[in-house]
Amino acid sequence: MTSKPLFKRVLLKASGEALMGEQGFGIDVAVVDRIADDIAEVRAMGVEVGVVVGGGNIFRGVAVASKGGDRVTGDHMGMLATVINALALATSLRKLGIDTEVLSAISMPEICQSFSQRAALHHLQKGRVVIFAGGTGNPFFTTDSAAALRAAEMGAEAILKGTQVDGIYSADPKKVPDATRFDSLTHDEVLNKGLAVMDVAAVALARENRIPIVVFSIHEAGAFAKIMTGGGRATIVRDH
Ligand SMILES: Nc1ncnc2c1ncn2[C@@H]1O[C@H](COP(=O)(O)OP(=O)(O)OP(=O)(O)O)[C@@H](O)[C@H]1O
Ligand SMILES: O=c1ccn([C@@H]2O[C@H](COP(=O)(O)O)[C@@H](O)[C@H]2O)c(=O)[nH]1
Repeated sequence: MTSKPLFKRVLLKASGEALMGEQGFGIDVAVVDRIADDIAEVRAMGVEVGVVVGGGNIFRGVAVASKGGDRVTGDHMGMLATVINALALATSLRKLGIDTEVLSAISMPEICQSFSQRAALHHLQKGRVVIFAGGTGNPFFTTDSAAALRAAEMGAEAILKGTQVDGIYSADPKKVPDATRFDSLTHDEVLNKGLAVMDVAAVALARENRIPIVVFSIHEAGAFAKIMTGGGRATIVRDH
């Protein structure tokens, strides 16, 4: 028997970087299929699921800027990378028979629908998984900010950030091996301690809209469903 989920509607921020698997670049279909399985498991609990996918496996605008190129063009390229990832994830979900719609912040009607809050709510209410592509549609932002923005627009009860690490640490655990892990934090603590697992704009927007953030490892199969029923290894960020 499936336990009752904690939330009725959530926003999953899926790491773009995770999609490349061991390849070092691009998309490993086996990884995308596995993440789709995890989303399908949560959808089967009756939870409405929106997804924002990152683009770090393909392109980040800062890579252009760091070589003296134009940051805005780089960010446009990064946002297009998130569309590629969204299409890959939609394909994996549809293979499982999950009704899925991709809504892009950048209009490309030959490829997918354009984002509007109305369209997003309509698809969620129909039981479809909605993948929000193209980030916020604006340069100088990240898909973390897009996740917080879309979560607020769709009235999500939580943002689940599925990333490379299993929670928030006192410092980046990839650089500081003896960093200590938090079970829970407030949004203010994340900002005041400068814990860089998510960008400042995203955490501030989640704080303003009183949306909890759960940080967990997207590499652990089944973790998304475990968190939805109050288990799993994660750090929860909430306003009390
Ligand atoms: N205090 C911290 N606690 C945990 N992770 C941290 C911390 N500071 C920095 N990080 C790093 O932040 C990373 C997550 O950042 P980021 O959102 O850029 O990656 P991502 O989830 O792979 O997203 P994408 O590839 O979609 O951009 C973690 O993999 C971790 O190495
Ligand atoms: O709203 C947004 C979202 C993203 N970008 C650009 O895309 C890349 C990839 O996103 P990640 O969050 O880093 O995975 C990002 O680095 C930006 O260059 C954007 O401009 N606006």
